[in-house]
Amino acid sequence: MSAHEIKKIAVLTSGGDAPGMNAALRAVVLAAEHYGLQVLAFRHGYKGLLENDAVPLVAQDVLHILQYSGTIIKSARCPEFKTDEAAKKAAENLQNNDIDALVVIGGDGSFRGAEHLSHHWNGQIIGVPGTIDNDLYGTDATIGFATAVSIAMDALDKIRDTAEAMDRVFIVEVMGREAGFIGLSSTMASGAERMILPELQREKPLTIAALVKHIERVKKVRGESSYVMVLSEHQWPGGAVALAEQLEAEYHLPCRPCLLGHIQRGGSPAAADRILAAQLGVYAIELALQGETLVMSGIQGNKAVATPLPDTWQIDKPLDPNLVHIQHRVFNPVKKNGDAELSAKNSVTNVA
Ligand SMILES: Nc1ncnc2c1ncn2[C@@H]1O[C@H](COP(=O)(O)OP(=O)(O)O)[C@@H](O)[C@H]1O
Ligand SMILES: O=P(O)(O)OC[C@H]1O[C@](O)(COP(=O)(O)O)[C@@H](O)[C@@H]1O
Repeated sequence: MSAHEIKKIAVLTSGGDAPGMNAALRAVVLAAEHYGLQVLAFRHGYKGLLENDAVPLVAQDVLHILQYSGTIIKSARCPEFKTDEAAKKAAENLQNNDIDALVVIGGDGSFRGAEHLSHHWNGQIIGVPGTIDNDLYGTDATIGFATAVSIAMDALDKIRDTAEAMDRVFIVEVMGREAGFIGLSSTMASGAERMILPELQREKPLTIAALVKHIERVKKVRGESSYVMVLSEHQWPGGAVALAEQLEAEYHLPCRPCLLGHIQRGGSPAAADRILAAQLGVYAIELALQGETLVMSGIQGNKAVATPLPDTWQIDKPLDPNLVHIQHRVFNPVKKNGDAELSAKNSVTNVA
């Protein structure tokens, strides 16, 4: 389809909100207006698409929203969208509203939903990656990730003050139930001594005995000092609270848990997320104008790249093995034979 054949686009934000979603929405609306397209926003993600809960948006509506997290058109998780009846209803609403292309701002679930919809609607669908988890193949970063890492880093810096003053072990639980990008990046940014991440746990689960041994060895090398651990959610039975209780009760290690939770999705989006949102939102509209469909607008090596939507969740996006190597070997106070080798290891497994 060429540029002049598209007249009206729809947009929605879906799944967990991510800092920078508003900035992405603004970019989509400004780009659409720039290219002479009308915009209809469905509120509350796929729920609004089912209920035809829609509002037209013009540039004036999105002025000065990029500095706020959340999403002015609301987001939701909508389990019923997985049915064929729901997708048919959504297709009907898109048709009745004369929509040529739909822009979905969300994570992998939202993109699966978009693909599901495509079996019942023949308009164009473009994805914009909005999730703090950064777990989508085809883009170096997702919108919201930089902010979440920065919030976790700030919290870890503050925790370090108390941990160091009182020679305590702290466990800081971060988001990312299936992907350790927030955990790895916030560990690197804060100098935490240990990270417990989904990818590492899947490969070689950490035992409490190995963890205690590491804590004791670090204290032996450094003398009385703090030990801060980053734990991705759902990676320990009972989470940070249960692990802290276990360390204190069974091993007499004074230990405190801290759960960051949804704090990681709020506040002011980092500059990196606002800029990424601008690039990806505008590129999404350009892709629609080029006639593309079922692709995600992403950035790879500073270049805008379109990736087929199914690839974004079907192809694994691994943690950077070099960052894992740096944390596990170079920065580990407990040295082992062979740690001084020059090459970064490709494996991303827990160290004892
Ligand atoms: N397999 C699927 N088929 C249809 N819709 C889906 C599918 N998976 C997710 N969705 C829709 O996308 C929404 C957002 O997905 P979710 O996984 O909650 O968040 P995210 O998009 O951030 O990963 C779901 O609530 C549901 O409406
Ligand atoms: O806000 P909810 O519904 O409790 O979901 C929490 C989950 O949402 C996230 O913040 C983002 O995940 P999604 O991108 O899949 O929505 C996860 O890190 C976290 O596990």
